[in-house]
Amino acid sequence: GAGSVANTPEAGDVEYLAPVTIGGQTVNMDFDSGSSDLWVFNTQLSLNTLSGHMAYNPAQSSTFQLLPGSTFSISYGDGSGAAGNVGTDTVNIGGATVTGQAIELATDVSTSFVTDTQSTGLIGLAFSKLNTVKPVQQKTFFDNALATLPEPVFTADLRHNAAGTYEFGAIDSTKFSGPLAWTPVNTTSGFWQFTSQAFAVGGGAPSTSVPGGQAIADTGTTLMLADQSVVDGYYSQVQGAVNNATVGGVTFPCSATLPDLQIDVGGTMATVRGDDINFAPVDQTGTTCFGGLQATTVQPQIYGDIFFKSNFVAFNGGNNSLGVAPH
Ligand SMILES: CCNC(=O)c1c(-c2ccccc2)csc1NC(=O)CNCCc1c[nH]c2ccccc12
Repeated sequence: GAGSVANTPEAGDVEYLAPVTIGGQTVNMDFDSGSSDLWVFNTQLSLNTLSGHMAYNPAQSSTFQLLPGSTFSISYGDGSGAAGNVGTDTVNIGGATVTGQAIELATDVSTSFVTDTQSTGLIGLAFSKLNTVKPVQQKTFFDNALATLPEPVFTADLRHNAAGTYEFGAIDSTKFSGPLAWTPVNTTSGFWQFTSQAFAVGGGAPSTSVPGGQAIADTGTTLMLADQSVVDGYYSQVQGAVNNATVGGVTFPCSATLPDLQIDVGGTMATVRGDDINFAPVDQTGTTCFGGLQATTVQPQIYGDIFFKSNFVAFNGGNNSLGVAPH
Protein backbone atom coordinates (compact mmCIF):
# COMPACT_ATOMS: atom_id res chain seq x y z
CA GLY A 1 0.00 0.00 0.00
CA ALA A 2 0.86 3.67 -0.10
CA GLY A 3 2.94 5.31 2.62
CA SER A 4 3.25 8.89 3.81
CA VAL A 5 5.57 10.37 6.41
CA ALA A 6 6.24 13.89 7.61
CA ASN A 7 9.73 15.20 7.03
CA THR A 8 11.39 17.81 9.23
CA PRO A 9 14.17 20.17 8.21
CA GLU A 10 17.21 20.30 10.46
CA ALA A 11 18.24 23.78 11.58
CA GLY A 12 18.93 25.95 8.55
CA ASP A 13 17.25 23.46 6.19
CA VAL A 14 20.60 21.63 5.97
CA GLU A 15 18.86 18.28 5.51
CA TYR A 16 15.39 16.78 5.84
CA LEU A 17 14.76 13.79 8.12
CA ALA A 18 11.78 11.44 8.27
CA PRO A 19 10.95 8.32 10.35
CA VAL A 20 11.66 4.86 8.93
CA THR A 21 10.78 1.62 10.78
CA ILE A 22 13.35 -1.13 10.33
CA GLY A 23 12.58 -4.45 11.95
CA GLY A 24 10.20 -2.69 14.33
CA GLN A 25 12.71 0.00 15.28
CA THR A 26 11.82 3.56 14.18
CA VAL A 27 14.74 5.85 13.35
CA ASN A 28 15.04 9.22 11.59
CA MET A 29 16.71 9.01 8.19
CA ASP A 30 17.80 11.37 5.43
CA PHE A 31 15.82 10.52 2.27
CA ASP A 32 18.29 10.92 -0.59
CA SER A 33 17.18 10.88 -4.24
CA GLY A 34 20.86 11.47 -5.15
CA SER A 35 22.21 8.10 -3.99
CA SER A 36 21.10 4.46 -3.80
CA ASP A 37 22.33 2.97 -0.51
CA LEU A 38 20.24 2.54 2.64
CA TRP A 39 22.81 2.66 5.43
CA VAL A 40 22.32 3.11 9.17
CA PHE A 41 24.09 3.89 12.40
CA ASN A 42 23.96 0.61 14.31
CA THR A 43 25.18 -1.19 17.43
CA GLN A 44 28.42 -2.31 15.75
CA LEU A 45 29.74 1.25 15.99
CA SER A 46 31.72 2.46 18.98
CA LEU A 47 29.87 4.27 21.77
CA ASN A 48 31.89 7.38 20.88
CA THR A 49 30.68 7.27 17.30
CA LEU A 50 27.11 6.47 18.39
CA SER A 51 27.02 9.25 20.98
CA GLY A 52 23.83 11.29 20.49
CA HIS A 53 22.56 9.09 17.64
CA MET A 54 19.70 6.68 17.48
CA ALA A 55 20.98 3.28 16.37
CA TYR A 56 19.48 0.23 14.72
CA ASN A 57 20.15 -2.95 16.66
CA PRO A 58 19.89 -5.98 14.37
CA ALA A 59 20.02 -8.32 17.37
CA GLN A 60 16.71 -6.83 18.56
CA SER A 61 14.98 -7.50 15.25
CA SER A 62 13.32 -10.88 14.77
CA THR A 63 13.29 -10.35 11.00
CA PHE A 64 16.94 -9.33 10.49
CA GLN A 65 19.10 -11.64 8.40
CA LEU A 66 22.80 -11.10 7.75
CA LEU A 67 23.95 -11.27 4.11
CA PRO A 68 27.19 -13.19 4.77
CA GLY A 69 30.21 -11.74 2.96
CA SER A 70 28.35 -8.65 1.72
CA THR A 71 29.92 -5.23 2.23
CA PHE A 72 29.27 -1.65 1.17
CA SER A 73 31.42 1.45 0.81
CA ILE A 74 30.04 4.78 -0.35
CA SER A 75 31.69 8.17 -0.75
CA TYR A 76 29.94 11.42 -1.63
CA GLY A 77 31.26 14.41 -3.54
CA ASP A 78 31.72 16.45 -0.36
CA GLY A 79 34.29 13.91 0.84
CA SER A 80 31.99 12.24 3.36
CA GLY A 81 31.21 8.53 3.32
CA ALA A 82 30.38 5.31 5.13
CA ALA A 83 31.29 1.62 4.86
CA GLY A 84 30.32 -1.65 6.54
CA ASN A 85 28.48 -4.93 6.21
CA VAL A 86 24.97 -5.79 5.04
CA GLY A 87 21.84 -7.64 6.09
CA THR A 88 18.15 -7.59 5.23
CA ASP A 89 15.09 -6.61 7.23
CA THR A 90 11.54 -5.37 6.89
CA VAL A 91 11.27 -1.62 6.22
CA ASN A 92 8.05 0.32 6.74
CA ILE A 93 7.73 3.96 5.70
CA GLY A 94 4.38 5.39 6.71
CA GLY A 95 2.67 2.16 5.78
CA ALA A 96 4.58 1.32 2.60
CA THR A 97 6.37 -1.91 3.49
CA VAL A 98 9.20 -3.90 1.93
CA THR A 99 10.42 -7.24 3.28
CA GLY A 100 13.99 -8.35 2.59
CA GLN A 101 15.27 -4.78 2.14
CA ALA A 102 19.07 -4.51 2.16
CA ILE A 103 20.11 -2.70 5.35
CA GLU A 104 23.70 -1.51 5.14
CA LEU A 105 25.22 -1.52 8.62
CA ALA A 106 27.98 1.08 8.89
CA THR A 107 31.12 0.04 10.75
CA ASP A 108 32.89 3.23 9.60
CA VAL A 109 31.32 6.69 9.09
CA SER A 110 32.95 10.02 8.27
CA THR A 111 33.02 12.89 10.74
CA SER A 112 30.25 14.95 9.15
CA PHE A 113 27.82 12.06 9.75
CA VAL A 114 29.05 11.44 13.32
CA THR A 115 28.43 15.09 14.25
CA ASP A 116 25.01 15.07 12.54
CA THR A 117 23.37 13.38 15.55
CA GLN A 118 19.75 13.76 14.38
CA SER A 119 20.35 11.49 11.39
CA THR A 120 20.51 7.70 11.76
CA GLY A 121 21.61 7.33 8.14
CA LEU A 122 20.49 7.67 4.58
CA ILE A 123 17.82 5.98 2.49
CA GLY A 124 18.89 6.13 -1.12
CA LEU A 125 16.14 6.73 -3.69
CA ALA A 126 18.15 7.08 -6.92
CA PHE A 127 18.41 4.10 -9.29
CA SER A 128 19.67 0.78 -7.96
CA LYS A 129 22.54 0.70 -10.47
CA LEU A 130 24.35 3.14 -8.15
CA ASN A 131 24.08 0.84 -5.11
CA THR A 132 27.55 0.01 -3.72
CA VAL A 133 26.89 -3.39 -2.09
CA LYS A 134 29.30 -6.15 -3.18
CA PRO A 135 29.48 -8.94 -4.32
CA VAL A 136 25.74 -8.71 -5.18
CA GLN A 137 24.37 -5.18 -5.79
CA GLN A 138 21.16 -4.50 -3.83
CA LYS A 139 17.96 -2.65 -4.68
CA THR A 140 16.64 0.59 -3.18
CA PHE A 141 13.52 0.68 -1.03
CA PHE A 142 11.59 2.35 -3.86
CA ASP A 143 12.74 -0.26 -6.41
CA ASN A 144 11.67 -3.07 -4.07
CA ALA A 145 8.35 -1.33 -3.31
CA LEU A 146 7.44 -0.47 -6.93
CA ALA A 147 5.41 -3.60 -7.66
CA THR A 148 3.30 -3.23 -4.52
CA LEU A 149 2.63 0.53 -4.61
CA PRO A 150 -0.78 1.68 -5.91
CA GLU A 151 1.14 4.00 -8.28
CA PRO A 152 4.87 3.58 -9.11
CA VAL A 153 5.78 6.96 -7.64
CA PHE A 154 7.24 8.74 -4.65
CA THR A 155 6.94 12.46 -3.99
CA ALA A 156 9.03 15.06 -2.17
CA ASP A 157 7.33 18.02 -0.50
CA LEU A 158 10.14 19.94 1.25
CA ARG A 159 9.50 23.26 3.02
CA HIS A 160 11.63 26.07 4.43
CA ASN A 161 11.78 25.66 8.21
CA ALA A 162 8.51 23.70 8.29
CA ALA A 163 7.32 20.11 8.16
CA GLY A 164 6.78 18.60 4.72
CA THR A 165 5.96 15.13 3.40
CA TYR A 166 7.51 12.16 1.65
CA GLU A 167 4.87 9.93 0.05
CA PHE A 168 5.17 6.56 -1.65
CA GLY A 169 2.53 5.23 -4.04
CA ALA A 170 0.35 8.28 -4.48
CA ILE A 171 0.47 11.91 -5.64
CA ASP A 172 -1.37 14.27 -3.28
CA SER A 173 -2.57 17.10 -5.49
CA THR A 174 -3.42 19.24 -2.46
CA LYS A 175 0.36 19.67 -1.96
CA PHE A 176 0.97 21.78 -5.09
CA SER A 177 -0.76 24.26 -7.36
CA GLY A 178 -1.54 23.75 -11.01
CA PRO A 179 -0.67 20.76 -13.14
CA LEU A 180 2.54 18.78 -12.70
CA ALA A 181 4.90 19.41 -15.59
CA TRP A 182 6.33 15.99 -16.55
CA THR A 183 9.75 15.49 -18.10
CA PRO A 184 11.50 12.28 -19.16
CA VAL A 185 14.39 11.10 -16.98
CA ASN A 186 17.63 9.78 -18.45
CA THR A 187 18.51 6.89 -16.12
CA THR A 188 21.93 6.19 -17.69
CA SER A 189 23.76 8.01 -14.89
CA GLY A 190 21.69 6.27 -12.20
CA PHE A 191 20.37 9.66 -11.06
CA TRP A 192 16.95 11.27 -11.64
CA GLN A 193 18.51 13.25 -14.52
CA PHE A 194 16.71 15.63 -16.87
CA THR A 195 17.48 18.35 -19.42
CA SER A 196 17.97 21.85 -18.06
CA GLN A 197 19.31 24.17 -20.72
CA ALA A 198 18.05 27.66 -19.87
CA PHE A 199 17.42 30.06 -17.04
CA ALA A 200 16.01 33.52 -16.45
CA VAL A 201 16.40 35.95 -13.58
CA GLY A 202 13.50 37.85 -12.05
CA GLY A 203 11.26 37.16 -15.03
CA GLY A 204 13.83 38.55 -17.48
CA ALA A 205 14.69 37.17 -20.90
CA PRO A 206 15.66 33.48 -20.78
CA SER A 207 19.27 32.58 -21.45
CA THR A 208 19.94 29.62 -23.71
CA SER A 209 22.46 26.79 -23.89
CA VAL A 210 23.63 26.20 -20.34
CA PRO A 211 26.80 24.11 -20.85
CA GLY A 212 26.04 20.41 -20.40
CA GLY A 213 22.37 21.23 -20.09
CA GLN A 214 21.67 18.40 -17.64
CA ALA A 215 20.62 18.36 -13.97
CA ILE A 216 19.57 15.85 -11.31
CA ALA A 217 16.81 16.10 -8.69
CA ASP A 218 18.66 15.48 -5.44
CA THR A 219 16.94 15.70 -2.04
CA GLY A 220 20.23 14.67 -0.38
CA THR A 221 22.13 17.81 -1.37
CA THR A 222 21.40 20.97 0.61
CA LEU A 223 22.08 23.61 -2.04
CA MET A 224 21.45 24.10 -5.76
CA LEU A 225 24.75 23.54 -7.57
CA ALA A 226 24.49 24.93 -11.11
CA ASP A 227 26.76 25.77 -14.02
CA GLN A 228 28.92 28.90 -13.60
CA SER A 229 26.93 30.64 -16.36
CA VAL A 230 23.72 30.31 -14.31
CA VAL A 231 25.41 31.49 -11.12
CA ASP A 232 27.05 34.49 -12.82
CA GLY A 233 23.83 35.42 -14.61
CA TYR A 234 21.81 35.24 -11.42
CA TYR A 235 24.12 37.08 -9.01
CA SER A 236 24.84 39.82 -11.58
CA GLN A 237 21.33 40.96 -10.58
CA VAL A 238 22.08 40.97 -6.84
CA GLN A 239 23.61 44.16 -5.42
CA GLY A 240 26.75 43.43 -3.42
CA ALA A 241 27.04 39.78 -4.43
CA VAL A 242 30.67 38.67 -4.42
CA ASN A 243 32.49 35.40 -4.86
CA ASN A 244 33.80 35.01 -1.32
CA ALA A 245 36.77 32.62 -1.43
CA THR A 246 37.02 32.68 2.37
CA VAL A 247 33.63 31.08 2.91
CA GLY A 248 33.80 29.10 -0.34
CA GLY A 249 31.04 30.58 -2.45
CA VAL A 250 28.93 33.58 -3.38
CA THR A 251 27.80 35.84 -0.55
CA PHE A 252 25.73 39.01 -0.55
CA PRO A 253 24.36 41.50 2.01
CA CYS A 254 21.60 39.76 4.02
CA SER A 255 19.49 42.86 3.29
CA ALA A 256 19.65 42.23 -0.46
CA THR A 257 16.41 41.60 -2.30
CA LEU A 258 16.95 38.38 -4.22
CA PRO A 259 15.14 37.95 -7.55
CA ASP A 260 13.36 34.70 -8.38
CA LEU A 261 15.24 32.26 -10.60
CA GLN A 262 13.41 30.58 -13.47
CA ILE A 263 15.13 27.37 -14.47
CA ASP A 264 14.38 24.94 -17.32
CA VAL A 265 13.12 21.51 -16.26
CA GLY A 266 12.64 19.43 -19.40
CA GLY A 267 11.18 22.32 -21.38
CA THR A 268 9.07 23.91 -18.63
CA MET A 269 10.45 26.86 -16.65
CA ALA A 270 10.30 26.14 -12.91
CA THR A 271 10.69 28.95 -10.38
CA VAL A 272 13.04 29.00 -7.40
CA ARG A 273 11.90 31.77 -5.05
CA GLY A 274 14.50 34.45 -4.37
CA ASP A 275 13.82 34.13 -0.62
CA ASP A 276 14.91 30.50 -0.76
CA ILE A 277 18.20 31.50 -2.40
CA ASN A 278 19.09 33.47 0.72
CA PHE A 279 20.43 30.38 2.47
CA ALA A 280 22.08 31.48 5.72
CA PRO A 281 24.16 34.21 7.39
CA VAL A 282 27.89 33.55 7.46
CA ASP A 283 28.58 35.98 10.33
CA GLN A 284 27.34 36.53 13.87
CA THR A 285 25.85 39.91 13.00
CA GLY A 286 23.77 38.49 10.16
CA THR A 287 25.25 41.06 7.79
CA THR A 288 26.60 38.75 5.10
CA CYS A 289 24.58 35.85 3.74
CA PHE A 290 25.56 32.72 1.80
CA GLY A 291 23.75 31.90 -1.43
CA GLY A 292 21.66 28.76 -1.82
CA LEU A 293 22.66 28.81 -5.52
CA GLN A 294 26.32 28.01 -5.99
CA ALA A 295 28.53 26.98 -8.91
CA THR A 296 29.73 23.48 -9.66
CA THR A 297 32.10 22.28 -12.35
CA VAL A 298 30.78 18.73 -12.06
CA GLN A 299 28.09 17.68 -14.52
CA PRO A 300 25.21 17.14 -14.31
CA GLN A 301 24.08 20.11 -12.23
CA ILE A 302 22.62 19.23 -8.85
CA TYR A 303 19.22 20.69 -7.95
CA GLY A 304 19.13 20.08 -4.22
CA ASP A 305 16.86 21.15 -1.36
CA ILE A 306 16.90 24.82 -2.41
CA PHE A 307 15.03 23.76 -5.58
CA PHE A 308 12.63 21.49 -3.68
CA LYS A 309 11.57 24.26 -1.28
CA SER A 310 9.85 26.02 -4.20
CA ASN A 311 8.86 22.92 -6.17
CA PHE A 312 6.87 19.79 -5.36
CA VAL A 313 8.50 16.89 -7.20
CA ALA A 314 7.01 13.51 -8.16
CA PHE A 315 9.44 10.73 -9.10
CA ASN A 316 7.78 8.20 -11.42
CA GLY A 317 9.62 4.87 -11.48
CA GLY A 318 7.00 3.35 -13.76
CA ASN A 319 7.89 5.40 -16.84
CA ASN A 320 11.08 7.11 -15.54
CA SER A 321 9.84 10.68 -15.46
CA LEU A 322 9.75 13.64 -13.09
CA GLY A 323 6.69 15.78 -12.37
CA VAL A 324 7.32 19.31 -11.07
CA ALA A 325 4.88 21.96 -9.84
CA PRO A 326 5.18 25.06 -7.66
CA HIS A 327 4.19 24.75 -3.97
C1 LIG B 1 27.24 17.36 -1.41
C2 LIG B 1 26.46 16.12 -1.56
N1 LIG B 1 26.20 15.82 -2.97
C3 LIG B 1 27.12 15.14 -3.69
O1 LIG B 1 28.19 14.81 -3.26
C4 LIG B 1 26.73 14.77 -5.06
C5 LIG B 1 27.53 14.95 -6.22
C6 LIG B 1 28.82 15.61 -6.25
C7 LIG B 1 29.88 14.99 -6.90
C8 LIG B 1 31.11 15.64 -6.94
C9 LIG B 1 31.27 16.91 -6.35
C10 LIG B 1 30.19 17.51 -5.70
C11 LIG B 1 28.95 16.87 -5.64
C12 LIG B 1 26.96 14.46 -7.36
S1 LIG B 1 25.43 13.78 -7.00
C13 LIG B 1 25.52 14.17 -5.35
N2 LIG B 1 24.49 13.89 -4.51
C14 LIG B 1 24.65 13.07 -3.46
O2 LIG B 1 25.66 12.51 -3.18
C15 LIG B 1 23.43 12.91 -2.61
N3 LIG B 1 23.77 12.34 -1.34
C16 LIG B 1 24.46 13.28 -0.41
C17 LIG B 1 24.64 12.58 0.91
C18 LIG B 1 25.43 13.44 1.83
C19 LIG B 1 26.74 13.79 1.67
N4 LIG B 1 27.14 14.55 2.74
C20 LIG B 1 26.08 14.70 3.58
C21 LIG B 1 25.99 15.39 4.81
C22 LIG B 1 24.75 15.38 5.46
C23 LIG B 1 23.67 14.70 4.92
C24 LIG B 1 23.78 14.01 3.70
C25 LIG B 1 24.98 14.02 3.04
